[in-house]
Amino acid sequence: MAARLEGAVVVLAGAGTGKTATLVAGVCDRIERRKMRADRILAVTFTNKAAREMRERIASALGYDRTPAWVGTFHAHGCRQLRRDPGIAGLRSGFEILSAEDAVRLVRRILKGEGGVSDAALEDDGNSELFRKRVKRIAHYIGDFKERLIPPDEAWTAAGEQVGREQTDEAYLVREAARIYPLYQAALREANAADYGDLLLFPTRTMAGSEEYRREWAGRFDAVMVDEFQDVNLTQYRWLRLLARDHGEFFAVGDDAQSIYGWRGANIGYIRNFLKEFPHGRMVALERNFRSTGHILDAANAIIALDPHRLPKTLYTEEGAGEPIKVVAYRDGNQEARGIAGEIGRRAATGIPYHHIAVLYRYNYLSRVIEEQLLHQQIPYVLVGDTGFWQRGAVKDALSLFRLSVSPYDRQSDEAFRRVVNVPRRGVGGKTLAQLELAAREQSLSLFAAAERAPGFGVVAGKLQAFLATIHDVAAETDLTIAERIERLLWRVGYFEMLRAQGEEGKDPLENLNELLGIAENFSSVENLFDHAALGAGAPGDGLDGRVRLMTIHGAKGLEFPEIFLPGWESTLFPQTGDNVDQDEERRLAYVALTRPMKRATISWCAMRGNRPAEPSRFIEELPPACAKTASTPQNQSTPPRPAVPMRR
Ligand SMILES: Nc1ncnc2c1ncn2[C@@H]1O[C@H](COP(=O)(O)OP(=O)(O)OP(=O)(O)O)[C@@H](O)[C@H]1O
Repeated sequence: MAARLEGAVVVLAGAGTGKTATLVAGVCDRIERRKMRADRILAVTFTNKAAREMRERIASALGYDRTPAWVGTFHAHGCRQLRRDPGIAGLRSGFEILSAEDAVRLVRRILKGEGGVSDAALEDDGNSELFRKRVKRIAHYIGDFKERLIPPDEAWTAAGEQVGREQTDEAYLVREAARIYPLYQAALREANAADYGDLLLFPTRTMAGSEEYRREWAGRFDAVMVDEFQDVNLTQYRWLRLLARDHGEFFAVGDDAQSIYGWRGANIGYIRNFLKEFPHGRMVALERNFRSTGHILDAANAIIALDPHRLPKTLYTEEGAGEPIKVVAYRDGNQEARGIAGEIGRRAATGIPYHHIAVLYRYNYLSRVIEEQLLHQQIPYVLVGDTGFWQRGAVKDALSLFRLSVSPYDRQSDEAFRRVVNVPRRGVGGKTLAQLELAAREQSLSLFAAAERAPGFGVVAGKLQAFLATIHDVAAETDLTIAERIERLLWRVGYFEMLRAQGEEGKDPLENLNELLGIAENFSSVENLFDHAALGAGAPGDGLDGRVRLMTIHGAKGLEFPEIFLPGWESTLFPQTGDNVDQDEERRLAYVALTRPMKRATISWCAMRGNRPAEPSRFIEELPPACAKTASTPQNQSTPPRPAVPMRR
């Protein structure tokens, strides 16, 4: 059995072959048979959900006392390492972790705030939407440097190697990112904050640069185990190898055919070249799929077979053939959405629970029309992986208030101050804030402290001082639990009142705040709560029953549903076209999509999307005729379909 293999091992686990079970069995085998100590096993996953599932499964097999403490995401492990040695990143203990959104905000502030920085060029004559997009790209490229282990002072050279003298917009943004990166990093240090990239960048660079430091960490573990190996980027790969170098006990599960994160740094080469890098290593394939029926699996196999670089394996199932995949042509996106919602309604009427049904799309924006139709037909749904719970506005506001009350005089709290000082509105606009920023900078104070010392800004002063006093008052109530303190802050600053006044619109945020207070009740350490929030762990709602799931194909990776709808398989959308698009990765994405359904899959495409005509996706044409059936467009819709949009197959 694969789980019992020793040394350097990659288990090439096809879709639905039980990757998690294999990894869990690997951990259990090392503890039970090979007598390794649980706390000396490092197991790494990409998502909190996978880590949670793994912990639970190990615990139910071996008991909680024999469940490794080091089961978690790359981010969580990196965070733990950095919390122990914050100095390696130039940070102090208690540092904050910036979310991706916060990182973008910081980039924007640097660009806007630095006189002489080319924000005018970036802004392109005041086109703020374009500016917003470019700021995001710059933040992305800074993250990209970090994923390639490139520190600020080497970024300029790296950018040169990457884009040379190219004059494209993207090349310009890469160079901007290289130029901003040192300023960005200095700002992070000043705010005693790390972004996600830092969590692994600094530990990895430090281990690479100091044998003593590396030994100290590598010496803690007897085995390094990793999930979704096809998705690791350079930094993650180096980090893993530095930790496993001494004992060579490296156990990875992955599937190169499901590598869909190349665009954010994943390097499929590590799994594909594994046997070159580890000449004494072993690679074994798992090919029995336990998830899908035969037709669905044959279709998925046929699509991926056209990837010439894939590692060889062919999935099979011992289930029956099941229903062929249904391919439906629609006139346009609205009709498609109506068709899907109608069909979901019909299936629900036959007793299929809503949460057994998922709609997976290539791009987020495709969800909008489908949502409208689901709402219209009163079908309950949930957008999965949309704005994560911890990124919702009200949740971030509440945590910012809390952060302020915990450490008002620390510059680390400045971002929190900026976020909530004028929510609800108390007249502190951009001008006042700019004055405070200046005063804070000049006197090396936190914004909170600068505001306390401010001579006053007319009417604003009274309200602002009242706000500051409230923060102090609540902080002084030392007998409150964390949840009580957050709740008290929300009441006292008028936040709840503001939401109530918003009526219908305030309902969702109120619900989110209630959930937050529930979660906060489980925490007694402030730092743990902030880490939990920053690492996006344990958001509520994962287990919601009774709702159709809507998500991107990327978001569906690792998941399975009995019934799946795959809209938007059109020549203009999927595969995505363009010079920089990795067509093999698009193919793998189609493979991921086709390996999610257990029983029934419905693919659809539209002859018009927006105002652009389209044809069926190449992937539809590649489906073997035996496992896909073209269905006529359902007729029972409010707008009748135009006659015969010909299918090309
Ligand atoms: N040995 C087994 N016997 C029966 N069912 C299994 C076995 N292993 C896994 N399964 C079931 O098969 C399905 C797929 O397993 P799992 O989700 O772990 O696959 P996976 O390899 O992670 O797939 P993917 O890579 O596509 O996400 C699940 O429903 C799981 O419960």
